[in-house]
Amino acid sequence: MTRPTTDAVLEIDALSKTFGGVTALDAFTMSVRRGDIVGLLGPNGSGKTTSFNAVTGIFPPSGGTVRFDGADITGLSPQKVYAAGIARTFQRSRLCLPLSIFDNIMIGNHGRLTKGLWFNLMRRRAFRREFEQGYEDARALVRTFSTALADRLFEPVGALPMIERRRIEICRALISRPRLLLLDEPSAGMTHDETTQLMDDILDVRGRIEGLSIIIIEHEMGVIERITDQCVVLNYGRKICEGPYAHIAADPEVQRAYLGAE
Ligand SMILES: Nc1ncnc2c1ncn2[C@@H]1O[C@H](COP(=O)(O)OP(=O)(O)OP(=O)(O)O)[C@@H](O)[C@H]1O
Repeated sequence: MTRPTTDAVLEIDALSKTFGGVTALDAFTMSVRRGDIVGLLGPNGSGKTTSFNAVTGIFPPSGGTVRFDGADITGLSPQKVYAAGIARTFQRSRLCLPLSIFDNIMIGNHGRLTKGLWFNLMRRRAFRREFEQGYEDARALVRTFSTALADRLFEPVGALPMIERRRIEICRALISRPRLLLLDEPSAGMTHDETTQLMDDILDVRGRIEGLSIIIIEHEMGVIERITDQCVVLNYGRKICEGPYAHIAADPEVQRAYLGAE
């Protein structure tokens, strides 16, 4: 598959966010090309999650603009940003553990379900078709990660190990067919081997979904070396470096800020 990589899907320009006296994000500018995986790096508290929250409408930004596929989405509600084609995961799991894998994934699909309660009660055949379509979509997505997991769609998520839960969270974000996927530190709480597997999964997902762009937050640098096309490094809310991984890893300011080197 050839990936178009010339046009920007996301353009963040001079984005700022303050919380009282704290400047969490300071005139942050970056862009993401269609089909790219971009690593968003930085030490704890450098503004990575705040940038996701400002883009996805969880906190309105204090200044700056966000353009997605050419349209200004600055300050839109999370629902509108999601409907525009940006889906995300959270650093802390937001799965409903007693619910099944299928139910958790379908929570992410509500934007594509057009029918309400009355329709579902009266038009049972159409409802059944919609359900079956949802089931097939969820199963196909889970199969991208694991065939065995795809056979367990009606088991509760609470019984799964951490890596499978992360996979389900990514499936829940992908079921809405976003064009941009924001992953907030998906490696959190996982072992080295699980993290390596999950990075393989993310590469695989990008390979299978044409045109999908991904931003992945990570604070351990080496984790995303092999999967990113570009990296952006934040420190104290400001961008201090960007470029391919080899470039940012060799940058003295990144080493100082990030790795604590003298
Ligand atoms: N809701 C909030 N209210 C007040 N301050 C906040 C809020 N959210 C973030 N901050 C502050 O903004 C700064 C950036 O935080 P943010 O969570 O974006 O950093 P991060 O790079 O994602 O860190 P981590 O790697 O630890 O998740 C920090 O100083 C943090 O305390």
